Amino acid sequence: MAVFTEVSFEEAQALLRQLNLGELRELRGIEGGIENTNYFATTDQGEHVLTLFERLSAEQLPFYLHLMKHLAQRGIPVPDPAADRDGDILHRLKGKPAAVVNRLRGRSVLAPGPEHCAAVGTTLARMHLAARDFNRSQPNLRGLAWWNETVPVVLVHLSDSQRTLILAELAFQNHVAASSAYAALPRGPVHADLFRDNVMFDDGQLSGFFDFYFAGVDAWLFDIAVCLNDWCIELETGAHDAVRAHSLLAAYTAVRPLAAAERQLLPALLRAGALRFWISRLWDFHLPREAAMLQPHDPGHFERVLRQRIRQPVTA
Ligand SMILES: Nc1ncnc2c1ncn2[C@@H]1O[C@H](COP(=O)(O)OP(=O)(O)OP(=O)(O)O)[C@@H](O)[C@H]1O
Ligand SMILES: N[C@@H](CCO)C(=O)O
Repeated sequence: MAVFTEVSFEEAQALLRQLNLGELRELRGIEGGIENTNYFATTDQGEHVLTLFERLSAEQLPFYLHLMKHLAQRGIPVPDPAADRDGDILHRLKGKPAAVVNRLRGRSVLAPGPEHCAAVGTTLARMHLAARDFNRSQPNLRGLAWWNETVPVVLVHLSDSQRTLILAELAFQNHVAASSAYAALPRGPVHADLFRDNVMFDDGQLSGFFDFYFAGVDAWLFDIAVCLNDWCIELETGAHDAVRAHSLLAAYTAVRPLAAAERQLLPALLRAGALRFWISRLWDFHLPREAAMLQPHDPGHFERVLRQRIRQPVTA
C-alpha cells in the first residue's frame, strides 16, 4: 500500500478548500506506486489525486508540476496541478511537498496492441512539440551522469559476465554521447519513464500520460526508445515486437518526422534506454531505501532487453 504518510480527512479537506476544489466526500489511499503517498480524493466537484512527495525535493518538483500544467494548458492529456489563490501549484501537507491533480479516467492497458502503441506514439510526439516553449529546465536526473555514478555502486552485486556487459555498455554510451550525431539530436522536456503503467486508456482511447517525476530535458529520441522498450516488446522474453514498434513509430513520425541523426542513433538509444532501467532496478534492488521499496522490479528483465538490443539492433 503506497501510503507512507497518513493524511486525515480533515487535513485533506483543508487543502482541497484552499484550492477551491469543493467539499471532500471520500478519501482513499491508492495501493501500488513505490515512490509517493497517493490518495484519490473525491469532492462534490470531481475526482482528484492528492500526492505527498516522499523522495523528491521542493527544488526538483516545480519543473515536473509546471511541465504538467504547461502541457495540460496546451491540450495534452496529462494531470493538471491545482493552484491556490496565489497561483502556487506546489503545496505542503504533513511537512511534505504535496500536489493535487485531476484524476485521469480509465486504467492502464498492460497487454497493449498496435492501436494502443499508435495512440502512445501520436500523443508522445504532440507532447514533445507542445513542450518546446516550456521555459524551465532541469536535466534528466537519471541520465548519463547518474549512470556513471551508479554503475560503480552496483558493480559488487553483479556476476563477471554482467560486470563485463554493464561496463562495456556504459563505455559505449559515453562514446555515443560525445558524438556529433548525438549533439544533433533534437531535445526538449521528455517524460523518460513512459511505461505501460504510466498511461491511461478509457474505452479504448488514450486518456492521459502521468507520473512525470522522472521527466527532464533530454533527447526526444530517448523518450521514444524508453517507450519502444516497454510498449513494443514481449515482457516474458524482452523480444522486440516489430508490428507494435512500427505502429508506435509510424504514429509518432506522422506528427513529427525523425531527423537523420535520430534514425542513425535509434539502435544506440534503445540500448541506452535498457541500460538506464537495468541500472535503476539494480540500484533499487540492492540498495533499497527505507520503507519505500515494496516490490522492487526485476533487474534481469532489462539485462535481457539490453542483450537483445545489442545482438539484434532495431532500426527505424
Ligand atoms: N492523475 C491520476 N489519475 C488517475 N490515477 C492516478 C493518477 N495519478 C496516479 N494514479 C494512480 O495511482 C497509482 C500510483 O501512482 P504513481 O504511479 O504515480 O505512483 P508513484 O509511487 O508516484 O510512482 P511509481 O510508478 O514510480 O511507483 C497509479 O498506478 C495510478 O493507478
Ligand atoms: N518504470 C520504472 C519504475 C520507476 O518509474 C521501471 O519499470 O523500472
